Amino acid sequence: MSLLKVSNLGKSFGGVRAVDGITFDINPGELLALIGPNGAGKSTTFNMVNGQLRADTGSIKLDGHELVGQPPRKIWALGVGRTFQIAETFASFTVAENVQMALLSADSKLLSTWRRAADYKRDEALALLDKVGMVAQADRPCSDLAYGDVKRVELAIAVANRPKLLLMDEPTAGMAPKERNDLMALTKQLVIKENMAVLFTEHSMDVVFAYADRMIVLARGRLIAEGGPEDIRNHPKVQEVYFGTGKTFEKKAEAEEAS
Ligand SMILES: Nc1ncnc2c1ncn2[C@@H]1O[C@H](COP(=O)(O)OP(=O)(O)OP(=O)(O)O)[C@@H](O)[C@H]1O
Repeated sequence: MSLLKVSNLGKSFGGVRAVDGITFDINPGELLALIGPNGAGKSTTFNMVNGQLRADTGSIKLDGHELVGQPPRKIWALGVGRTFQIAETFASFTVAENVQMALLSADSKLLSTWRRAADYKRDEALALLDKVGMVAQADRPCSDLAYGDVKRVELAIAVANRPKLLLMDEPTAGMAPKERNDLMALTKQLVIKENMAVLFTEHSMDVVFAYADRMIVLARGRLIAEGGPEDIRNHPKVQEVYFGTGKTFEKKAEAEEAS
């Protein structure tokens, strides 16, 4: 059975139909990419799933629970997680402490208990860091880490709440090709091991074609195509909407960029 079922989802801003009645689903263990040219409706869709925006029409069901109309905190508690950038304030804390704070929050403990957070579930935090290959750096401040390593810690923080569905908005933005591939390979491993699902938006087509199990393509708020990498690569409507945008759908592009 699908984990997430989105049906006839719609949202307008004034006269603009930002999302125009889209329907799709996601299965556990699946990495689904949401792509489309600028202004296609990707962020709007994302923000309806996490509750930051309320849908005008349609339904979003997670494991049978209706998410439309629920506040973001409730949606998070039901199992929709998202990656956040580590805020500057937390950069001076160690890698382990940042994950411990996420565990505190997942257990609905108040941040006022932070005095005790340094001891809170340290073993669990280290186990999470082990999953993302960062346990050896557990006691370094986040501010000392390389950018790619910060992204790994952000992934551990997102997984601390044991999400059923993880939303990742442009996870590899600003990263070099090698770091991008490492992060997405790690994400894919986690998806399989934890049996969660990931919905991600991404402008980098090499990442999408290398790592998404399936993709959905939006253009002007409508879902114009859905399928595996080969279906999408050869889809005439997809080629049409991307024509002239400089995006490449060639298989060799990703190999060249990674080398
Ligand atoms: N808060 C808003 N108020 C008015 N219009 C909005 C708002 N948010 C989005 N839009 C409009 O809705 C449409 C879809 O925008 P959205 O940001 O969802 O697209 P996107 O696919 O995420 O684009 P990009 O890749 O450029 O981030 C666009 O026409 C945009 O101008």
